[in-house]
Amino acid sequence: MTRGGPILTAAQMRAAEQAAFDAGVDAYGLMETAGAAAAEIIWRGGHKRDTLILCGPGNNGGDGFVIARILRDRGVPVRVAALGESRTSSGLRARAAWGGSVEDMMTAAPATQIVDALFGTGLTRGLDSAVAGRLGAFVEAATFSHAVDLPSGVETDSGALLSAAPHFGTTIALGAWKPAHLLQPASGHLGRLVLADIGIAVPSRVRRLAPPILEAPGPEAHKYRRGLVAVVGGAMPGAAALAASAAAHSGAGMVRLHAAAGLVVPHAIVRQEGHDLSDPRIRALLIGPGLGRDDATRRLLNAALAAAHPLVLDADALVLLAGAVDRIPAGAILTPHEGEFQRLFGDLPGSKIDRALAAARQSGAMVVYKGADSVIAAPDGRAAVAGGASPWLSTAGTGDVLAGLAAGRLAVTGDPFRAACEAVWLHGEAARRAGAAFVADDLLRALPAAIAARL
Ligand SMILES: NC(=O)C1=CN([C@@H]2O[C@H](COP(=O)(O)OP(=O)(O)OC[C@H]3O[C@@H](n4cnc5c(N)ncnc54)[C@H](OP(=O)(O)O)[C@@H]3O)[C@@H](O)[C@H]2O)[C@@H](O)CC1
Ligand SMILES: Nc1ncnc2c1ncn2[C@@H]1O[C@H](COP(=O)(O)OP(=O)(O)O)[C@@H](O)[C@H]1O
Ligand SMILES: [K+]
Repeated sequence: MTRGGPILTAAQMRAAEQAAFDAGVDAYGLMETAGAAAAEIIWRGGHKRDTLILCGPGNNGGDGFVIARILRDRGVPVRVAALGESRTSSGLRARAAWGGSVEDMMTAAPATQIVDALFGTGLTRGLDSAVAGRLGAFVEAATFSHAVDLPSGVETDSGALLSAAPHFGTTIALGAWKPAHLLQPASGHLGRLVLADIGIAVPSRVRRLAPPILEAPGPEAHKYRRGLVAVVGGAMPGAAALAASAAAHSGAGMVRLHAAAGLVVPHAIVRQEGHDLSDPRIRALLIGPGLGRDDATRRLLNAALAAAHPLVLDADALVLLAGAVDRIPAGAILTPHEGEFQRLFGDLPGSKIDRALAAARQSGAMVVYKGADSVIAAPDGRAAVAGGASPWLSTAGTGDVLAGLAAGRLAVTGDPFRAACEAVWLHGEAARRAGAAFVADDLLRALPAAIAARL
């Protein structure tokens, strides 16, 4: 699967398209390129199965006509059903080049293979319920289903469902990822996600999270040089111990857990009573997992903020900072789930990417906005979006593991955005390797192999 790569909104995609036209690219030629790339992917999937291509009135429908013509020329039994007339000049040309009959989508018979080229980035409102229902029935009846660019019914920029959208077998993103390819709920409807190169290269500061390139310690390494992580425990020290274990498995050289005696921690983790955080060798300080929210805890948080070490703030530390975002040190890593994000930043407008970026700008921190789609945003406008993480991660303690990983990678790299990205990727990869019905502790065991895979 292609990983990384720019994520463009509908407007950015249109601007990129326009820039290509201004540079001399032929508009209809671009549609032919897109259609041919999509046809190739569909051909590989369904081969000569009987195929119904649903074409909408815009350029997404135009792509559909190109796909239909190319598959027909390869001997595939293709039928085309449209939703109204084509309204763009390229769409009209593609329809004329198809030259075959065009059925009415509402009365066409189903097929073994269905291609949804009804709407892409131009969708402005939900499909009529009869049309959405018909599309759903076609996909349901088919063995192979492909969405061209996006499933019709999803909003490109937010990933919202503007109308009921079926679950496709494959979605072929044209030219670049769009937010809906990574963001929930849309990304849950895509099936296998494939990017078709159409020769448009546009840089963006918002990108799909790429697998990191990690470095093994060199011969000159020793434990402090590799990075000392301090984890502050609180009311529920088990959570902090889990985070400390994750930090210890993240490539950091040493982990110190500030927690009271009696807690069972792995032998490699140094437990220290009291909360003296003055050690100048600390390269990352994590506070939040299992911290608690009482006055004593507030004092701990104040001490952690005052210690002026590179910081990861998670869980209760975020809750304690609600209404006091200005106290968050610049460059810290914050790891809020939806509830913690809301408490910290309120109801921000826009997509999850927009909200994460606004929160990062507001706080001056790296915001890891967690969930089935996780967005990592930096105050300077960079963002990385991770879709497709294992839903088995929705179990207690996995957030503690992520926070520990972020602290560990921060101690190793000294770069908070990079550390946050590496942590999210390694967390997702450990979950993938852990399989099904795992618990947070199982992620720890999967981490060394996840790291080894990226050296
Ligand atoms: N950009 C690129 O680089 C490239 C883009 N390419 C392709 O172009 C696609 C974007 O094409 P597009 O802009 O023509 O929009 P598209 O999604 O076909 O639909 C717009 C039409 O639908 C209509 N409409 C909207 N909602 C509706 C509704 N609910 N129910 C009914 N009608 C509705 C809307 O009309 P209106 O809103 O004005 O009523 C308008 O007529 C893109 O996804 C990709 O496939 C490639 O060919 C090459 C490279
Ligand atoms: N449905 C899901 N699919 C993929 N990842 C998920 C899902 N639900 C939660 N996660 C991930 O699991 C972790 C849960 O963190 P959090 O909610 O803080 O849990 P806890 O506080 O119990 O440790 C986050 O990294 C989040 O991104
Ligand atoms: K589509």
